[in-house]
Amino acid sequence: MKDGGRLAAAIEVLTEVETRHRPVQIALRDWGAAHRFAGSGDRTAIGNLVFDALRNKASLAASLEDGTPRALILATYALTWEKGVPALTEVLTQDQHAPAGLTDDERDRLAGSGNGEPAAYAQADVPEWLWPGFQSVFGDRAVEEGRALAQRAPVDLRTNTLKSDRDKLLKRLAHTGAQPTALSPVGMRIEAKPGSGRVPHVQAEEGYRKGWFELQDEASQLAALLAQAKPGEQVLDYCAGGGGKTLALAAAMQNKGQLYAYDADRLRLAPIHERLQRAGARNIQVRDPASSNLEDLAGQMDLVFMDAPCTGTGVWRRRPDSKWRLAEKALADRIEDQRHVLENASRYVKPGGRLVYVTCSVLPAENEDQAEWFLKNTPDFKPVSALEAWKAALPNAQEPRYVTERGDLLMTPASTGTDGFFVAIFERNP
Ligand SMILES: C[S@@+](CC[C@H](N)C(=O)[O-])C[C@H]1O[C@@H](n2cnc3c(N)ncnc32)[C@H](O)[C@@H]1O
Repeated sequence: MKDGGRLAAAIEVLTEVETRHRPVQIALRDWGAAHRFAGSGDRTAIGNLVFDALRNKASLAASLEDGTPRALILATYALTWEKGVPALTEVLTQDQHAPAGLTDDERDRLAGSGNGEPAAYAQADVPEWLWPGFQSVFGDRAVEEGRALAQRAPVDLRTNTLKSDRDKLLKRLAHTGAQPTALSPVGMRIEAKPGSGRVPHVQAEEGYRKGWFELQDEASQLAALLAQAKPGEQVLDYCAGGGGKTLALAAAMQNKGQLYAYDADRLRLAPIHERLQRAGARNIQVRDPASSNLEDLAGQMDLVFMDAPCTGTGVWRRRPDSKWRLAEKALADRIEDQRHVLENASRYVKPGGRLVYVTCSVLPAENEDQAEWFLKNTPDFKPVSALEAWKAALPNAQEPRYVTERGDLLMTPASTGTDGFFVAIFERNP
């Protein structure tokens, strides 16, 4: 396919997403199934156009004064991908599968004539109703932080230290362009490619099949690191999901001690068994919510790790459609869930043990406000500084920019070069 055909396809897919509210991945998959002639390069280019249009939807719509799928996709090509308006004009006129050529009005708007400056939330590509939360956390940097969440994310890998070491892996993965991560001592990063570029499919690597590394963003690696799980401890991963953090905790424990993996949703827990096998993690007991309860663990854990259900505002780079789908009701529901899970999970912490609360959100209502609520309602817990844990675990790293008075910390794409993740640590009084 030429670029003209790819642009037409991207407009078609984005129209499906916008008008029929279909998830992007499903709309892209269905388009691929109905157009078997399209090669993998075409599918990547079409997907990149749609995802980039969604990442920058508000800023493009505001500066073009047009938020239609056609306007968003054409602007993504000409402006975000920096192909320029003359190249776009040519692509639209030279290919019979291309969308209709630009009108004079469209050309003027793409060239930026006469457009006023968009409101700050639109410049930042943040939904308007979430803007006060952004401003309260980020102050003057709110636009910068929103813009960083609208960029493509790199692919991050975590060395599985139970089976390999980072230097060895970096040599093996040299052809992928993997570099050591700036903060995580076990991380490797493959930067996102611009335009229609595609990052290598790392799951096809021998090292992935053999469990030498996992796909895991750097902030998740750091959240697990800050929990300071030690060999020999009793640890409960209370919201284990597919086991991403569980595996990182198992590696930190060097397979010694006992790690319990629990999740209220057994379907989410399902992939964990195969992953544990591949990673060679042997100190993990998976507690299926359908067949077991956790009563025997009450008051017994050195560490309870709680990767809370949240709105995912910190991972908008990876799921840009979720940014515009998020509704006030969903945020209110997640806040309820988090309180419920905090109350439940804290019961398993032994006197003197730690509870680590993590979200992949940047919103204060899910982060510091929840930490505050928990401490107010659970007097036998006191705050422990996550910043001090950061300094101990990463002695040579720059300190994170967003730290509360208690020492809770927030990572973000603009400040730490990672996804947005919040970490608060509490200790149960002895
Ligand atoms: C952010 S995800 C966890 C991701 C996982 N830790 C990882 O690293 O792959 C949050 C998880 O919390 C689980 N969850 C939601 N409500 C829960 C509850 N009441 N008790 C336990 N788990 C819950 C969800 O099923 C979901 O898997």
